[in-house]
Amino acid sequence: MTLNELLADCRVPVLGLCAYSGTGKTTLLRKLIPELNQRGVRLAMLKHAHCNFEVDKPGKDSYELRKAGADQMLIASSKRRALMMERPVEGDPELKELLGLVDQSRVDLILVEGFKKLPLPKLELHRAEVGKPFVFTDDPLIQGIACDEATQLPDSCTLPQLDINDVAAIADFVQGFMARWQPVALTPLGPSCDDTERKQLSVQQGLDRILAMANPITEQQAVSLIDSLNRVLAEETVSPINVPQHTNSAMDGYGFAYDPTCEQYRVVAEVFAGYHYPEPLQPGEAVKIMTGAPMPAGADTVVMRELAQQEGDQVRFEGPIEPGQNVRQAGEDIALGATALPAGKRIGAAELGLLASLGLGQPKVLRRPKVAIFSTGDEVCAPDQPLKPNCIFDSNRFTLHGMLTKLGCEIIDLGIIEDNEAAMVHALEQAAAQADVVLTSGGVSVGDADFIKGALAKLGQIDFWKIAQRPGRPLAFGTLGDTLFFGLPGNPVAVMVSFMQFVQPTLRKLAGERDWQPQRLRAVAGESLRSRVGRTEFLRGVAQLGAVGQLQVVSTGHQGSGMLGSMSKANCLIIIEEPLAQVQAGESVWIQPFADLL
Ligand SMILES: Nc1nc2c(c(=O)[nH]1)N[C@H]1C(S)=C(S)[C@@H](COP(=O)(O)OP(=O)(O)OC[C@H]3O[C@@H](n4cnc5c(N)ncnc54)[C@H](O)[C@@H]3O)O[C@H]1N2
Ligand code: MOO
Repeated sequence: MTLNELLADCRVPVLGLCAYSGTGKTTLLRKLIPELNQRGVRLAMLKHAHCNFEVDKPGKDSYELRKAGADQMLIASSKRRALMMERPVEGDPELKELLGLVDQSRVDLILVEGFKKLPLPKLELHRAEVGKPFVFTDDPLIQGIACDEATQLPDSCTLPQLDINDVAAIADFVQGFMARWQPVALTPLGPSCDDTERKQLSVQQGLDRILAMANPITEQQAVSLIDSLNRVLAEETVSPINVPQHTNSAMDGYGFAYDPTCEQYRVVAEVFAGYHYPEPLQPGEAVKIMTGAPMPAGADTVVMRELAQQEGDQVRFEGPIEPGQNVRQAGEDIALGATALPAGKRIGAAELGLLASLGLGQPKVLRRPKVAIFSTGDEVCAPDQPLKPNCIFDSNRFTLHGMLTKLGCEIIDLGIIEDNEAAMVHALEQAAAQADVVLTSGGVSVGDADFIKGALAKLGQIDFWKIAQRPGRPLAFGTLGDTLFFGLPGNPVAVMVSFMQFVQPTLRKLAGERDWQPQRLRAVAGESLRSRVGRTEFLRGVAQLGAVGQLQVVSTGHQGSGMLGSMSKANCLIIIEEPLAQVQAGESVWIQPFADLL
């Protein structure tokens, strides 16, 4: 069984703990569980045991009734319940089946102990005195290793290393794992009768189908450094220099060759940043040196000026001196020939500075995706025109403009297209001829959508889907020649939500970004939130740090899909996944911060 098959039904992260006996796994868990609870993480433990384990005692009714032949013994009080089942199997019980028994709506995490050989992400626990081999050397799913001081890890080990006695650090690691975790993508449905008829897709199924059609742009352009902001790097940036170029001083102070027997040094020169002292320093000599100035040959250590006393040309230092202190080695930030940035990286402020620090004034970037947009509907008026009776101002084109600009797209704005088929065909032809992607809003549901549907049928291959989500249930997607087409629903909030879930990842993939997954975080619900089993609910939320340093989220209140005000108040979407009907106050939920787009 593969990892994806094993965890296909899991809606919360599952982390295994693997250790040989004697490592202190239970001792650690007895401290780790309260630590995680205190941070708001509720968890289930799943533990492998020997074949005849008992949780009950002879003489207790439940024990006797089970022994008398009850296939399942469920015992319950106002506080707790226990279900005991007699399930003899050959070998070990099936972990997938056991995971299915856990009530996942009540926990944020499942910790699994003792299924060492199964394909699960795991944290390895190791103590040198136990004298057992490492597991990670043979198990690529180990995510980190918590060990004691006496453990010697091989140099080749690149896993995060934790102190097995540092419970807080292990809890941080577990929370980091939870934050990165994504549910296993459901396999796209085959053309079952039921599906083709209803065309109801899960969010993930819709996204998988769309992404499968998006081919990254490969055309490259050289642009000036300043114009490369928010563009995507076409090729790996290999550093043409060492950064810093020379070994230099990190302090204003005195540079010299460290000698524990030397009590004072003779100052032979003063070195400013941008200059250098050409002679090798002799034993007992020092230079007065400024931050950033190159260290003279022979000098390896700097003492800051505040700890030095110079009289005439003699200098003495106060306090202990570490050999090599306050010196930045040539290439310690980025070495000559090292990869400074990977291809497919979006250039932000830090990358702009990094490219500048390498002297790369004309980075090669990928062409920006061209996106044509227009709004449809006779009721839709441009905001700079007087509002006609029974009409609304066109807001969708402007929210799309905003989000596309943030994503670094070139926008072709075709305005508002009137509701007739000829106008629609013309607009779509014009859009598809110029753009990589065409976005429209409105006209994809069952009502007055005939014009755009007819026009699309004439020009391309478009499918009208229902996505099991709210808002944004109707979605049209397909191709107009080589151009991708998205028909977003007309309701203003639905436009934004559908854009975030489907258009944003597609455009980031098209733009050549390698890392285009939207950021998702776990937050504690500050109130109970309702949804419906079978659809993903995207509520507008306000997330902020709670009193105990935890992310907390509440909804913005009324959630009508025409209420743009709710988007403006929000700083994230709260995601209530398909299997859940509600989230109680105090439970944790996924949120998708708006940071990238709004
Ligand atoms: N019988 C059904 N009716 C509806 C269904 C359904 O499944 N069966 N789905 C509902 C959902 S959910 C949505 S969302 C909407 C989507 O409808 P359309 O994509 O066809 O959009 P329109 O009907 O053209 O407009 C809906 C709404 O949005 C306003 N709108 C349209 N364009 C703009 C714009 N550019 N700027 C601002 N607002 C715009 C329009 O005036 C309507 O109020 O269908 C439901 N109905
Ligand atoms: O789900 Mo519609 O997308 O209600 O607005």
